[in-house]
Amino acid sequence: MAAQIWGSEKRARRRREISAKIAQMPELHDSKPLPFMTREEKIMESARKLTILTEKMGQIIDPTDPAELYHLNNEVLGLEGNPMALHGVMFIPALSAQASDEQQAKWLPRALRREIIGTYAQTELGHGTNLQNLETTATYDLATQEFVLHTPQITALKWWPGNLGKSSNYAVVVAHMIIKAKNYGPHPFMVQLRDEKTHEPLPGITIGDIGPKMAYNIVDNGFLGFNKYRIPRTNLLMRHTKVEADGTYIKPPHAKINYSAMVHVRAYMLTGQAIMLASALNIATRYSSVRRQGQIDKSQPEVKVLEYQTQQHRLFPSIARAYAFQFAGAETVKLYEHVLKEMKSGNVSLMADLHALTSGLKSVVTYQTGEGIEQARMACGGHGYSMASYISEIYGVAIGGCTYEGENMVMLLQLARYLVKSAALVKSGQSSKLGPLVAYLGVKSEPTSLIDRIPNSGFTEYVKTFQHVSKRQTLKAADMFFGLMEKGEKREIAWNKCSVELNRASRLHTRLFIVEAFVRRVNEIADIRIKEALTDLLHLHVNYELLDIASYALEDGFLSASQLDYIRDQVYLYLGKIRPNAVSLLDSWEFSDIELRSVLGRRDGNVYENLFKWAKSSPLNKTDVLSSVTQYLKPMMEKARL
Ligand SMILES: CCCCCCCCCCC/C=C/C(=O)SCCNC(=O)CCNC(=O)[C@H](O)C(C)(C)COP(=O)(O)OP(=O)(O)OC[C@H]1O[C@@H](n2cnc3c(N)ncnc32)[C@H](O)[C@@H]1OP(=O)(O)O
Ligand SMILES: Cc1cc2nc3c(=O)[nH]c(=O)nc-3n(C[C@H](O)[C@H](O)[C@H](O)COP(=O)(O)OP(=O)(O)OC[C@H]3O[C@@H](n4cnc5c(N)ncnc54)[C@H](O)[C@@H]3O)c2cc1C
Repeated sequence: MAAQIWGSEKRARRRREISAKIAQMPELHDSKPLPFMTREEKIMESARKLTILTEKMGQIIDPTDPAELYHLNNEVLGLEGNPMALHGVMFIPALSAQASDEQQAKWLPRALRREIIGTYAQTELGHGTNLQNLETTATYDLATQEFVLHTPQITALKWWPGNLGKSSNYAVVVAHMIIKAKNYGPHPFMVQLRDEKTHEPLPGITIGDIGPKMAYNIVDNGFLGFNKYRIPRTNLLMRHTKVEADGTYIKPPHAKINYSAMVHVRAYMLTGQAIMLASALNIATRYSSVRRQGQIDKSQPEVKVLEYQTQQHRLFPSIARAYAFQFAGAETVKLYEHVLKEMKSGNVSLMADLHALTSGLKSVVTYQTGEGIEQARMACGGHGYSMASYISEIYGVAIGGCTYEGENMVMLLQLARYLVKSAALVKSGQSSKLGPLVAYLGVKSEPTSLIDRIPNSGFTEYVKTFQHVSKRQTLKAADMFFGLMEKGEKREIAWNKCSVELNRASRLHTRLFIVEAFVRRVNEIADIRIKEALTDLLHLHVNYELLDIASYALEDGFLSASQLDYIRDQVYLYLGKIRPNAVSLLDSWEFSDIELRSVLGRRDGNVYENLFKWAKSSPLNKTDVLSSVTQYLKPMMEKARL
């Protein structure tokens, strides 16, 4: 199963080998539990480990393999981030995709050797979503052949970029490019921020940390202002766009090609989210098979809480989602790598499809991951609320994904643009022009669903039902939009008035893609036992997801009440079937105790003794009487007693 999850036997084996090596290297372990550290201590601890990793990486992993690097980071540095999180996730990808060969030769080896630390600085205090209204400018000075970066007012300060505040000395900065008073829109520039020797900010640069956040606090998200700060013309990233010495602008082959670093993260973050969901579920499910509370049969001893159907219903559908996201994520990364290769050689024809797909997936996956992790926390009762479970930290980090790389509603609306265009093709009789991801919009469906009507139909009737509801909602939302425009409403106003319905269509389309990716994967599996276990999970997935969106299929009678009863019964049936495999389905992800950082989720199940040990190690327990008591509470009580 681990081979299915991680992509191959070899990958699963390598992960095990890497975890085993890390277990033997105490210098790479947390020196004390992270929840007992201050933010400053955590940042120091992370930098300490990161430096050792830089020295010893070659002994542990193949540093050229991103999957191994990702695993190493998760184990050693953890999900709260590290001082170079953005360096690998966005800075290097931005240079790789947008810098010319000459620029790459100059900067990439230095970045890869970690001579410099970089980030991606785009969002500002006043604007994040609406890139067209960013305020930072890069004005070309023909006389010196330099760009002058400037922050015209406080809202133009770069705000949020990870590791910008304290760690990075370089950044890819997105600014509006102005040449001879003409604004060419946002473009990426390579900018040195700090002196390479002293790490002091360079003159003309104002920079710092934006303060503590809900989670992800090892990362120093930062602010950045420029005061007429000059960089050479050749620091504009020039793979696709060029500015010649005389100010001549050569436009890129696609207007949005400079957005590729964002698409990169949107594609890769899906498996990251699956891992966080599976981690929280692993903790909750292991704990649920240790925790005994109450009886189902009063004549019997207390049961493990995992025996309760409500507990299974809370956890198991999310286990199925974690697998589904991992499989859909793997497909998306493959597509991304393909499109990136094409893009580098000038073929931009697949960019719109990739953008639509990743926009929808990013939104649905992060939202459902957040839901699943929060349910996992609640499933642990009181101990879930303790940082000893570590679930609240996983939650805080995961839901950051609902916001970064494009706020979820906004990204769903991006997919909706693509769906509405596709609907227009269907309506004008041009279904043959639909791309493969939306081809179903042009296919006439049966009048009613055949779920529970055809024996041995596998998952086909489920997929057709998801297709039906997605198609119906897309065409309905598109009709509403076109109808408003026909009535004379301006395009943008009409769009806003339909946007809730449009986003519903985007979610349904994306959920269909996830179901199909899961079905595709199960169909590929040769090992009969693995196929069986995953087929059970897929049964739970399709039935649970369909129940969740049943109103769409009920309102036009595509599903009947009796079919809904069948679907509900299937959910209960598969909860029971999955119960014996539940812990294994999560143990198959092979997270080590070092990586999970959870007292509740320990592999050995020795929860109570270790919770007590953990509590005793709280800094508050260093002394029996705190100074808050001697200074304030004791005098207050004494005064009250007089
Ligand atoms: C590797 C491991 C992964 C683990 C990850 C964990 C690490 C966590 C680190 C977190 C790092 C976070 C970083 C950031 O957040 S960086 C900042 C990200 N910011 C955003 O995402 C901003 C969101 N906004 C946008 O992307 C755009 O502004 C938006 C797309 C919403 C609109 O852009 P714009 O105004 O320029 O365009 P229009 O709406 O007018 O659309 C015009 C057409 O262009 C199409 N389009 C837009 N983007 C793309 C694209 N990327 N590719 C292709 N096409 C694109 C759009 O669909 C329109 O097309 P149509 O006119 O044909 O409909
Ligand atoms: C943990 C974290 C890490 C980050 N890292 C980085 C980084 O490394 N580099 C970087 O540059 N940025 C980074 N960001 C910033 C991030 O990319 C932005 O916060 C994000 O893109 C959302 O933009 P915003 O904050 O402007 O939200 P806003 O756009 O102000 O959103 C506020 C509300 O308005 C709604 N809204 C906005 N526009 C529309 C619209 N057109 N239609 C409908 N609704 C709309 C949204 O849906 C939302 O409900 C990070 C953010 C976080 C939380």
